[in-house]
Amino acid sequence: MLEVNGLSKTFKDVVAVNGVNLSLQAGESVGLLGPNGAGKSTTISMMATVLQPSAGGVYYNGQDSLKHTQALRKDLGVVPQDIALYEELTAYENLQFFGRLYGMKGKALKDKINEVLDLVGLADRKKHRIKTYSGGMKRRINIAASLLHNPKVLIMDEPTVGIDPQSRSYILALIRKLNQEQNMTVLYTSHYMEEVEKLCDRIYVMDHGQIIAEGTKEALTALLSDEETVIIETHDKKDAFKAALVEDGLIKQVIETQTGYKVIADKTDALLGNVFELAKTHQVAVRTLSIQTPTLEDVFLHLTGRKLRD
Ligand SMILES: Nc1ncnc2c1ncn2[C@@H]1O[C@H](COP(=O)(O)OP(=O)(O)OP(=O)(O)O)[C@@H](O)[C@H]1O
Repeated sequence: MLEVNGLSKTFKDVVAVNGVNLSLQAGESVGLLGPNGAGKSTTISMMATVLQPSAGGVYYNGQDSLKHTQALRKDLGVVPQDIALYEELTAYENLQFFGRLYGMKGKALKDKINEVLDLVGLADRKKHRIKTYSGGMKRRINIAASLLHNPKVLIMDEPTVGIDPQSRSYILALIRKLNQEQNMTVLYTSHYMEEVEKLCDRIYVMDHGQIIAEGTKEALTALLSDEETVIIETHDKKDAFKAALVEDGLIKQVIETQTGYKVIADKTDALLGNVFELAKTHQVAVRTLSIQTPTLEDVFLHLTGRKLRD
């Protein structure tokens, strides 16, 4: 349905996006997961045809969207990271403004505004000025604006960053509803792996401008099937203990957590024995030791050697 091939963007000496291939099938909910600066926003700006790529193409239903922007733009809703609303206008007036930009008017526009306000759960606040809204409510109005023209594809750039938990869960439920009940195709970018895990059928993992892995959550975590994640909880974290874990032949990665350490290692019966032995040598009292099912966070760590939220 929507496909990008070899998409690249260079800003002076910064290579923001480097040869990205990505596709969305109709009705899919796809995640684009990557840390800050990975190139997610730049990729979706090019997909939305608002930023000209340095190289590569964007194709919508087989048509070159860089040459023929109209077909894609008509069917595409974009929720940008930055909130673009008029603070002095009410929510209703803001939506009226955006609807008119899409060429909508009269009763059709009025009905659609009321429908999208209902969808985002802010119908009762429609006459209030945007400046009285919380950050999360503004984000919901932004989403409402992106839905006015009945898009078939919705691209969202980190829509839950920096907002209150109530708005966050509202937005996540709304996206699920749009995808599952209205069969809207969704591309959801985030650096929150829990959201992407829950919402998306398929996930692209992005780092340093490139797609470094792609698949269902199950396929991605299966990359770690030969490995095990061990959570060590302790009150006395010691650098020497951490260094000894890193040196252990079975252990691949050691990450310090708030409550101790997270260790990714080869799957073997000897592992827990080694960890206990090292803890004893370095006089670290281990409160609990548990083996965790791998998460997308672990996949990212495995692929890049870094945490998703460094
Ligand atoms: N207009 C620009 N001019 C110069 N550099 C840019 C521009 N836009 C983005 N970049 C750089 O390109 C890289 C990718 O940025 P981008 O915003 O696409 O990443 P992101 O994954 O969306 O991260 P974030 O979640 O922080 O928005 C970064 O190094 C960024 O500084």
